[in-house]
Amino acid sequence: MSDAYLALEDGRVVEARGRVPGRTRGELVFTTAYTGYEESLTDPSYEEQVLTFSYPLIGNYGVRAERFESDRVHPRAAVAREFTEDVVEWLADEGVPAVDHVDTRDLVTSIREEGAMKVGIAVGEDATPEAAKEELAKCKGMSEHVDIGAQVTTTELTTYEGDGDQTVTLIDCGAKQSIIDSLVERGATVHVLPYDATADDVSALDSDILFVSNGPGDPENFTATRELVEEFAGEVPIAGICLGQQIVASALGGTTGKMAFGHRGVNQPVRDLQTGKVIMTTQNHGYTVEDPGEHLDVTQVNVNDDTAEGLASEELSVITRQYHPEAHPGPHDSLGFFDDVLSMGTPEGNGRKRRVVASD
Ligand SMILES: NC(=O)CC[C@H](N)C(=O)O
Repeated sequence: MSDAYLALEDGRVVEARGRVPGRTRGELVFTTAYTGYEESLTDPSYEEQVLTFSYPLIGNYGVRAERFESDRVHPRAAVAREFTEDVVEWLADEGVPAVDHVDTRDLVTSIREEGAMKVGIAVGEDATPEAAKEELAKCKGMSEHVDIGAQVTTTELTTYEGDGDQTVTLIDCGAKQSIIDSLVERGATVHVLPYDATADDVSALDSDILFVSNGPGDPENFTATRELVEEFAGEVPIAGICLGQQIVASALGGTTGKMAFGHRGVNQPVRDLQTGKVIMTTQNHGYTVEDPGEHLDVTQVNVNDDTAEGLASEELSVITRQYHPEAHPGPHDSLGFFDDVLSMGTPEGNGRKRRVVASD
């Protein structure tokens, strides 16, 4: 008799060892990252998902709050071949169900072949396959979580002071802390606004850059954030990361769509189309920009599947990335993105020049 069951959308029920009890459901996804479990588990983009680690041992260097990307664990449950006691204690404190002793190679192969799928989970002494199936029956698809932004955003303006002159308004759709840190380290003062901030809220701050963060769910559900991009494009330089790239593209006439199983890991190769250089990147996304629209150019692509990894418009002063240039965890190849973003807002940068011209 097992004490943990995973009921998959394809009809299978997988037995596991229960580590943290509870019942839950979500979209079953996997990450191939072999490091960075603290960053992944606290990344708000995993909201409403169940995270499977393909790397077999999770927790081998402990749990340290300084590596957290937000103030709580976001996946609804965690699945591994083996979790250490440190991780189990942390997930238990957070009330997040966890299971291990799962054949994660088999689970990951199913997700690769059939795509990200719904899962219901029951863990604990009274767990049964039927209880897991009941959870599965209640599971919504990612795109049905229409107000997922409200679950992860800040509710009020928060300012992080940098020691330079530049200011950035970051729209928080579920921002990772290291995005804010990367900007502040470069001297920028970062004003963080809720995902449903109004154009007046943004105008009142009069920042040099408008930045749309990463976040969970379907970009098409972020209507208020999309409207901000529509409103300010051409007036203020705009940057975006991950969900931010998708929202910016959608606002400027592009289209987005769902991938079969997405990109989640720390070694996704990305080619810059201008330099031909390939860098390694950290990623976590299930949607992608399918058509950038007439205003944006694709500047970088994924080497594995040619999906859009970077977009830009010189005319509108826009640059975005699908991957995570803040590199937590992961290779630091792409940190220069933040210098490029901030240079758009300098007196020499296109954006600032246009703003001066516009207000003359
Ligand atoms: N990390 C992110 O911002 C994820 C973006 C979006 N929720 C996706 O899954 O594609």
